[in-house]
Amino acid sequence: MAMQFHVDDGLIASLEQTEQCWLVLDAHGVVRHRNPPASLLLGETLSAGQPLPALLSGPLLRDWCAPLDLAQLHVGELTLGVQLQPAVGGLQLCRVLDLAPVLQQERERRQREQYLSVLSALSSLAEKNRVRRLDQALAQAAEALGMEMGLVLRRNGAQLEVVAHSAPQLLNHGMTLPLELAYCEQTLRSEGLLALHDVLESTLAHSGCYQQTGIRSYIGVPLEVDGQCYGTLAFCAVPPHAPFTEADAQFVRHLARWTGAVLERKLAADELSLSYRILEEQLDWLRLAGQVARLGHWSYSPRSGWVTLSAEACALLELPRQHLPLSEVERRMVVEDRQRWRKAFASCLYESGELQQEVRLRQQEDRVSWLSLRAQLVERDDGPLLFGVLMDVTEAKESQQLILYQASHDGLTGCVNRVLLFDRLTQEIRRCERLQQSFSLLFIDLDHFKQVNDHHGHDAGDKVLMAIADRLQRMLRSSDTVARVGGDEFVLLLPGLAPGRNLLRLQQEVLAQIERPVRDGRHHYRVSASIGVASYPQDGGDAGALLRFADGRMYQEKRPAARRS
Ligand SMILES: Nc1nc2c(ncn2[C@@H]2O[C@H](COP(=O)(O)OP(=O)(O)OP(=O)(O)O)[C@@H](O)[C@H]2O)c(=O)[nH]1
Repeated sequence: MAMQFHVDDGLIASLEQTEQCWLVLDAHGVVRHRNPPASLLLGETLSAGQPLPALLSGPLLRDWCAPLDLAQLHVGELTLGVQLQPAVGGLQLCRVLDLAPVLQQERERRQREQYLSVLSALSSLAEKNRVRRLDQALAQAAEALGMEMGLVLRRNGAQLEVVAHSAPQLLNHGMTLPLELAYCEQTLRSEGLLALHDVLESTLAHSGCYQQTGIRSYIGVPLEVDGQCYGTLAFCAVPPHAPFTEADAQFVRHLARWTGAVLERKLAADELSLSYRILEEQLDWLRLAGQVARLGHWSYSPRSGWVTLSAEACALLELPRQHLPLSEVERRMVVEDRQRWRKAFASCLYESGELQQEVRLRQQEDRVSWLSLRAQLVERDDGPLLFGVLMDVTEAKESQQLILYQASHDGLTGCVNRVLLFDRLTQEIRRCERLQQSFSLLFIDLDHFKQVNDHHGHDAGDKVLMAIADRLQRMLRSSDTVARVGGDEFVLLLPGLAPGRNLLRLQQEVLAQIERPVRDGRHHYRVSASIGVASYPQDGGDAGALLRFADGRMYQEKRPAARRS
């Protein structure tokens, strides 16, 4: 049961001494007396003779004043807590407390709580889309601050770029704003924070920003990204705001540090993805260049003995797998090239570290393609690796071979020409010199060939030349050489054939083949020939001497033949 006081002069005198605020009310709630602290607090309000207004019990008060049994009372500008003490004798004692500082503290405590919950919620926002994450953070932070909009602006020359915002109905990412449309400049020049709870009460009342946007409350901080001035993090609202507190300022500063870190990661991620894109693009170009140039790359690990091929290399080699033992690739090489390849490969691995080879590869449908392989031995963490490129050079090789063929063969008959004959003769002389062997050559000159041309035309002469060349090539061994060394002159190089019966027999066979009529439709043409023979080593020690000797013999042969005609 509450204690009841007897209000008498003694009690009132003791109220005069206390530092608490006390009122004495009559039975109708009219103020009869105020002690000095109460008079100081209440001033003109609730003076003697005035009734106590109806008491309130607001939600805030209910929450935390209930244990004190306080009722809330608004009088003028004052927010009071009132506690009535029952008293005897028709008078009541009423204790009065100034609630303003307590309520303010409570509001600030709740605000700090809200800020903390916003900051901790930010750390759990999704990592994936950093800009959306910033937008969400700005929306939550604006709400906690009691502002309408949050913005991250990047200073870009004379413009501001909207990097993140909480106002999708007004702004877009990446859009630019003129510098004077925000307090960015002033924020960057401020000492870490610009807080304008009411622009009209500040020196910026005539600023372009207020004139154009009507924004009256603003709080913003400079943003640093990678140690560089980036722009601002700002919150604004059209109506004025209550004066910003230290807690508001701290919250915005915390948010700016967090935003700076997010932007740093975003920039790093953007740079990384840009590098990846450039790399991917370059790889695409490289792949395309490889396809256009028919160029592939490959590597060989001496440790495993396996080869790894690029897709293009795989296609060039017509192999189904990109990773396979070297022996499988070698098996596809033309047998004659394999030995040379293996030698060069070993020399690269164990001596020079470099490889450059052209090899023929047996492809599907019995095609043969030429590949040029170049490689270099590189040292890697896991041991040496042979890295190389390979290129299809079939076309180049074929045209090179055609040029070589044309330079060494006669265009009409396909016989070896004088240049290649000299070469082969020289090689044969060297070989016989080394092995103490001999060989022979026949110098053939057609008799009266001019007459074929004169009587039957040049085409008929050509046919005769081709037919004779063909017969000579057919009747000889593959190791022999049929050369055309002049208009109607042929030389047969016959390795291993020494003077003697065999040579004589062959000479007669040659003559018989030449003298066989050459048929051309209804026509047929007959020619004979004079043949001079020379043998190595007895008739000459070099190609020129042997040819001169055989030519001389042929000439001796021809004179009686010419006389005969
Ligand atoms: N149809 C044709 N004739 C050629 C070709 N090259 C050279 N001739 C001709 O071959 C003839 C060679 O003439 P000559 O060197 O006088 O020889 P020949 O008429 O056989 O006389 P002898 O050798 O003395 O028996 C010339 O008429 C050339 O024009 C050729 O590629 N085609």
